[in-house]
Amino acid sequence: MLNLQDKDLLRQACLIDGDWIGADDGAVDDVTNPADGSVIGRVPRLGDAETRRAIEAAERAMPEWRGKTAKQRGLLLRRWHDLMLEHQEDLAALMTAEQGKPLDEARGEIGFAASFLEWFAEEGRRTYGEVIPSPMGDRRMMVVKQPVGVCAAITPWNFPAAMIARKAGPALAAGCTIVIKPAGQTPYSALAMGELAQRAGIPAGVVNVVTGDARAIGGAMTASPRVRKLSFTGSTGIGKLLLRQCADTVKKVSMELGGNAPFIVFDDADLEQAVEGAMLAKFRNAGQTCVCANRIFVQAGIHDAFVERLAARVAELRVGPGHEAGVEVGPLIDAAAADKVEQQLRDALAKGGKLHVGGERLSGNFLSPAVIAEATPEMACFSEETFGPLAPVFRFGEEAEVLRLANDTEYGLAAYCYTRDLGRAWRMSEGLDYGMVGINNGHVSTCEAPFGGVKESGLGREGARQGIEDYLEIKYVNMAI
Ligand SMILES: NC(=O)c1ccc[n+]([C@@H]2O[C@H](COP(=O)([O-])OP(=O)(O)OC[C@H]3O[C@@H](n4cnc5c(N)ncnc54)[C@H](O)[C@@H]3O)[C@@H](O)[C@H]2O)c1
Ligand SMILES: O=C[C@H](O)CS(=O)(=O)O
Repeated sequence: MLNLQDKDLLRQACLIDGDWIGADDGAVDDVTNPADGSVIGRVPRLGDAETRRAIEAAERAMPEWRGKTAKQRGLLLRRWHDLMLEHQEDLAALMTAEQGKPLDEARGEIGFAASFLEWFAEEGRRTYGEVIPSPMGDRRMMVVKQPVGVCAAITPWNFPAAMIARKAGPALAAGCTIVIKPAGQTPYSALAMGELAQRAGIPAGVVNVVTGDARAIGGAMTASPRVRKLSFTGSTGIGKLLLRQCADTVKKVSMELGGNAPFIVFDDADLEQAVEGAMLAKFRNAGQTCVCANRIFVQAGIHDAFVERLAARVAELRVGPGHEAGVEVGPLIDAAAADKVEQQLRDALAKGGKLHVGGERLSGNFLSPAVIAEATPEMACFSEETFGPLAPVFRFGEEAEVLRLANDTEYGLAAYCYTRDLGRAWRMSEGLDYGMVGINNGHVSTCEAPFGGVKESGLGREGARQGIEDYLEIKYVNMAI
């Protein structure tokens, strides 16, 4: 049972125009705990009509919000950041209850989410324009940046707070207002963030949070000409659908989509460093991150030692409900997710893979983290995103071979490479066809860096100085004097 210090953070209503509302027809959806299937609570099942009202509220709030100075908006974002940290324990408890991740990871995500609000509170004050030297004596030419307008955000369940802050932070800093649709599995983190935005003094209508019928809500967001930008984080399939739906109103779009990260270990790598990097890159959030090591490539000379050491470390991982102290791997989000990982495991074994540890379906949505050696490109785990605690290890010979294998995917989000050869580190970071590359480290995400992918892993970047550009329009002014 949830035992929050601040009970008002558990919001079982949607936030539209500063009011907490239910669905017009009173419909609700259960929210369940993936660790035991228990019902945590309910949230409204909103649809097209309510979403249109949220968009209209965001449009009404635009003039006042964009009329504030960047510094004024920044102070309010900073206050929102401060409140998230003040309530970190409650927000983490909510997240672990609805998403399943261990409490320590949930606490970390709240800090990670808040960092985007802090970062963009300042970046909003640096949306510089420019003056262009005029070719005509009686003209002056300048470029200014203005907020794109009403934004819509659709976010996934695996990082229920950070994926919202990574969008709402730059949107609000730029002077935009926003309507947020969280994943149906994890609405409470989003609704609690909405509550804290209100407490921070962010005016009604600037931040709106709607839960319910994803297809209907997304349809209203993408069809409305009032919505000038859609930012989506989720699977590539849904991203493509939303891209098509946005075409009719020519919206700006940001897409943070699926991944299939290669994790490459050369003979000259530091073995312990590579194993610990693989543990972090593979098993964070029970393997349910878009940047998880999906394929682990190990050069022949270090392969057996690496597999033995990795399997030993994986065997030590403590699996259990996220609220229990010491748990390192929680449940998968639902039975379908666990089934998918089991299917990939069975496929790999049927095609010659050798199981070194784990792979048992413990109970419900729990799987024991697994290491499979002798993996091959014919296996499903080579071409499909696993999104679970399964580590397939592929043996390779030469640098050119592993680069070809690593790039043999439609995805291009994150890649990792372990080597102590400086030239090889440069060649791999340049040759890997991915938006982000970790060299001798298994975790690259931070608010100061541009997060995003190439190919079918997405469009645009989130975080860093680049992250606010997608929420701004450039205006060129030519003035006769
Ligand atoms: N690139 C990134 O930053 C990033 C981050 C997290 C997750 N992901 C990807 O997301 C996937 C897992 O998350 P998921 O299962 O929530 O993805 P998903 O695509 O199933 O759902 C993402 C969001 O889209 C909504 N949605 C689903 N169908 C919709 C529709 N027809 N119209 C409008 N909205 C719709 C869902 O309710 C949810 O809010 C993985 O592929 C993972 O790689 C990518
Ligand atoms: O899964 C999606 C997240 O963006 C991963 S990270 O926490 O940003 O590395």
